[in-house]
Amino acid sequence: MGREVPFEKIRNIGIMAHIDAGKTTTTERILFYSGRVFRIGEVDDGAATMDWMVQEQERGITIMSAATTCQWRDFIINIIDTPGHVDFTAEVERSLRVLDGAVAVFDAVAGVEPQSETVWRQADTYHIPRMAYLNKMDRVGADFHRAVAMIRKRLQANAVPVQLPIGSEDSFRGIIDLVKDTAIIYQDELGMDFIEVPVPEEFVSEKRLYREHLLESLAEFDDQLLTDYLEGEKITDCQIMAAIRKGTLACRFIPVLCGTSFHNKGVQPLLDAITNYMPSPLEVPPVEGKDPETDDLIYRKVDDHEPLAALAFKVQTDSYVGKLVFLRIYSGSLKTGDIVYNATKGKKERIGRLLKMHANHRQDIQEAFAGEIVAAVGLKETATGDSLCAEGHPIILESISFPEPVITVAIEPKTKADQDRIGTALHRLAEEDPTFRTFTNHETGQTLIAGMGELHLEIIIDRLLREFHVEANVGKPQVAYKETISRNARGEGKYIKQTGGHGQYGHVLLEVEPLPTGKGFEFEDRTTGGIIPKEFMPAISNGIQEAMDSGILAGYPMVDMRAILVGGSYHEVDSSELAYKIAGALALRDAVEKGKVVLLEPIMKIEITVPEEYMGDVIGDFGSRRGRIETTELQGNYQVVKGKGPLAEMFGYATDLRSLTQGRGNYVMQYNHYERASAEVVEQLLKAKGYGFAI
Ligand SMILES: Nc1nc2c(ncn2[C@@H]2O[C@H](COP(=O)(O)OP(=O)(O)OP(=O)(O)O)[C@@H](O)[C@H]2O)c(=O)[nH]1
Repeated sequence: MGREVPFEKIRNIGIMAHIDAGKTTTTERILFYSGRVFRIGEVDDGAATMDWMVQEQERGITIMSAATTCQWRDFIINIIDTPGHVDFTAEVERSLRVLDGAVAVFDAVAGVEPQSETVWRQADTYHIPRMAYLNKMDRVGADFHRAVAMIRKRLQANAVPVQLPIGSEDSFRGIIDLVKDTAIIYQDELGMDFIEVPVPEEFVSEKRLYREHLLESLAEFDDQLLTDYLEGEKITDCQIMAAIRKGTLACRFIPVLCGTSFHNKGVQPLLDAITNYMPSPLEVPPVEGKDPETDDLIYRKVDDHEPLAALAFKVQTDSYVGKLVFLRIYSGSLKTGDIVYNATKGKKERIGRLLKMHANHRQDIQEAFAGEIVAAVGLKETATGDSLCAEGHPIILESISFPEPVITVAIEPKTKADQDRIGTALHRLAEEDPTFRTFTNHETGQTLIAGMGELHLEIIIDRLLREFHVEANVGKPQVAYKETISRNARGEGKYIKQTGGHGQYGHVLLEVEPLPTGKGFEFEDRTTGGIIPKEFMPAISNGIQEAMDSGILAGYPMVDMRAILVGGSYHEVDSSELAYKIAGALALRDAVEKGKVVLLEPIMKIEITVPEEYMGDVIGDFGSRRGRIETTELQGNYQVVKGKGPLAEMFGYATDLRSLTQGRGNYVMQYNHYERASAEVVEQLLKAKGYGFAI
């Protein structure tokens, strides 16, 4: 069996927005109109089809992205719903990595909100063609033109209306199509019944103005259209559509549409626009990767006959089928039963089943082709970000980069049965979510979990209970500090026991060197003449890493350091892996204590929206939290304050901001970078931990 859907008829799109802008409702409606579900699920009733996890339904927010496939006219649209809360930006990031185009949903009242800005910038990085959908046109205060102006200003995007609303708030009843120069008026509440009519008389002059504006904007990058426009020739719908498509694909033009998903208006034209203006897999640049052996750059064309290249972009545990790996196939094809090569791990894997995912059901398929998004069952070793390819044609696609978790909590299983289950449960959750980590504090023996924010960890704990039936006592959230060194130093480690019988002998001389932020750990052997046999190198490296994990200064993991083996000695009979492992750890401690250990703390990017009258108090309070203000901007009656501040000072900020502003202030916060903590901060922290001394 060959490909059923030609490339030109496939769209892989993401739906991105600020929390509550209406992504889920819009996706629901898309599924409804494309005939996939036969009942409209309301987010508020907890019945939304895309939000299938219990937590999502209860909270009415989307946590995990769910890939779903639907059909509109003769097009196949693969949609990935992405969450809006900043704690889940990793989900957005991974979606953007595999999608060809995105619909940015905005609330027509609020316009551009902080999270839409963050996601927009992420999409800029990936050069994702976008269109904007101004939802909630029915809400009191909805203002189409103000929202367009905000997109243009705050996102510096060439956003141009291709539609105009007919009425707004509760009189919103239809849409003017500036391309076709017609209007549609909705006739029923379900939005199934609408009529296409000439633009109503009272909107003709507004339409004329915005149609001119549209043509002028398009003429900037379409020469033929420019000539025809200047010469007063008639410009056809097809010509306009082609120009919009061209500009959108080149990321030079953002078509703006509008509607109210909740009241079922505007969604069918949105679907048409997705098929008309979003790219097909053929229209995105060939995927780039590296040959794992030579490191040479390789490109793969979107072609079923090329060797397979696919990226695993999400791992999900499913109670029925087990581990599901979501794949974007860039080139070649894939059949059930195929053996594929995981080039990232250097391992062969077998595809057990292939599934097309719909929001609430799945369909077994035998074969999948280039340009498609599918889920595979049976891949045991594959993790998020891994490349799968044809054996003999290895390629490592650029992986997805995820931020480091910044917040930890200690958890303690309540009973012996919980204790037994917790390990597997945490392992599964970490496998699904690359921004979630779990580890044991070697000093206290406590299990710690780490994530991107308080909400993120709350959800994890909730899932532990519901999906894995593990009950745990949960400690207070703590900042995930890290340790590193600030200068080179040397150290020695000896583990020698030679009292009768078979002894132990490990002796290591080490030099440690700081590495740039984010580089993690590197180990290098610079000894010559075989003074320590090569077979002991992994043991030495492991010993060093274990010591780094426990930290030196205050028990936080050490990062960004190179350990260089510069000397040592070996004993024919007594040397063992264990002895070198211990010697490695001792040498590391010795070196690091001589070098200067510094503490790194996570710094967050913060955006606070506050009514003018509370501005002074909020700024004062932010300063006392070691916050640094970068910009302030007046928007209506509100000031938008942007800045950076340490996570350590931001716990409980939601409550404090509420009381400072009588509930009217709002903020979003997101991890930005790790930074060296000042001596005062270190001193306070050590005191709090009971060390009682300063460095
Ligand atoms: N008035 C009005 N309300 C809407 C509209 N679309 C969505 N809503 C409501 O807005 C709220 C948020 O909608 P969602 O679809 O959950 O928004 P979301 O962007 O998916 O939110 P997250 O999943 O939390 O990121 C819900 O209460 C919806 O009923 C609309 O067109 N008009």
